[in-house]
Amino acid sequence: MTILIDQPDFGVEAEEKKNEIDENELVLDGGFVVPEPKSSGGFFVPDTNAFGHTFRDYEADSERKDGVEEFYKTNHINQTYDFVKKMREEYGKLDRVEMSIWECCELLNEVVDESDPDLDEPQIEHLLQTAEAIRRDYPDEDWLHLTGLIHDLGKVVLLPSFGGLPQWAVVGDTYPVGCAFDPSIVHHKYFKENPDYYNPAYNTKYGVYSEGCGLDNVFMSFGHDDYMYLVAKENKTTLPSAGLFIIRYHSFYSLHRSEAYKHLMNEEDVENLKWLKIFNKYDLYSKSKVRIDVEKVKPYYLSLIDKYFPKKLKW
Ligand SMILES: O[C@H]1[C@H](O)[C@@H](O)[C@H](O)[C@@H](O)[C@H]1O
Ligand SMILES: [Fe+2]
Ligand SMILES: [Fe+2]
Repeated sequence: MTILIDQPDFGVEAEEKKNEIDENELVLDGGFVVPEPKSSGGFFVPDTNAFGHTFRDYEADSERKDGVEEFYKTNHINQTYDFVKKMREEYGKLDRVEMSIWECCELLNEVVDESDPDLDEPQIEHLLQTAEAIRRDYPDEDWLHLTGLIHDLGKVVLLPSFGGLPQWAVVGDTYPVGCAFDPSIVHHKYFKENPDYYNPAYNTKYGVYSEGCGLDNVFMSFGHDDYMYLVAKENKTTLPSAGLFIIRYHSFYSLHRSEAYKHLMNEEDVENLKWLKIFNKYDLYSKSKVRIDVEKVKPYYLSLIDKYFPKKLKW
């Protein structure tokens, strides 16, 4: 079934050209209606990031360019199928620490992400900026506010008490391993130094997967997304499946922005992708130097954590 609804235009180019999102028609297949944002005036999409460049411009000469490129080089060389399997087993044990979601948010005060050309603030700022921007436009979707707050908590594995993983194993865009690396992936050329690139079992369109197998069955490059997904699932969150989907695939830009790897999706993935595209706008364009008053918003987020998570989680 095809439904016509009023929606902001989520097309990337449109987003980058406009300051304000217009109400445009968006065709959604599958009979699932995504609610309209409720705030008046729509979400404000800035033209430029805090460094004066367009968002996700990996070629722009900024103070972060070289570091970010070096980051992706190491990431692309080392994220192999075998590495991902090993890390999932190891980190899937969740035998490191017991703590609440909020305790983890506070730990992210110590974490800065070296892969990000748009942000050099401590991660807790980014979590609150994302969550609060969603809350303004989708006041009734409390699960989406909480998803905003926790989507990057997996970056905690950078800290020494979690094994102090290197940045290349934690942050940056993610992509499937076990099948060909799509050319739309940022700094794709560095995959030529990844051993899987030459392995015929892993370098075809489907690789070890099959048509419509479902993203759940696909190994993603290891990082904060997959780790936080495992934490949320194994600790039996009651977040809807779209929330878990957003957590696991929010860095999968080659899918949600470049439309690659769609042949691996099943029907549920197609539905959940609509929410991920909404989420991405807030994740990306809320990055700024504007500070949120943590103490002021804390009681609200504590109540959501209480609703969707146990008091203590295994990490
Ligand atoms: O640099 C960023 C950052 O690491 C984000 O947390 C991740 O979700 C993005 O995909 C990535 O490009
Ligand atoms: Fe992220
Ligand atoms: Fe994020």
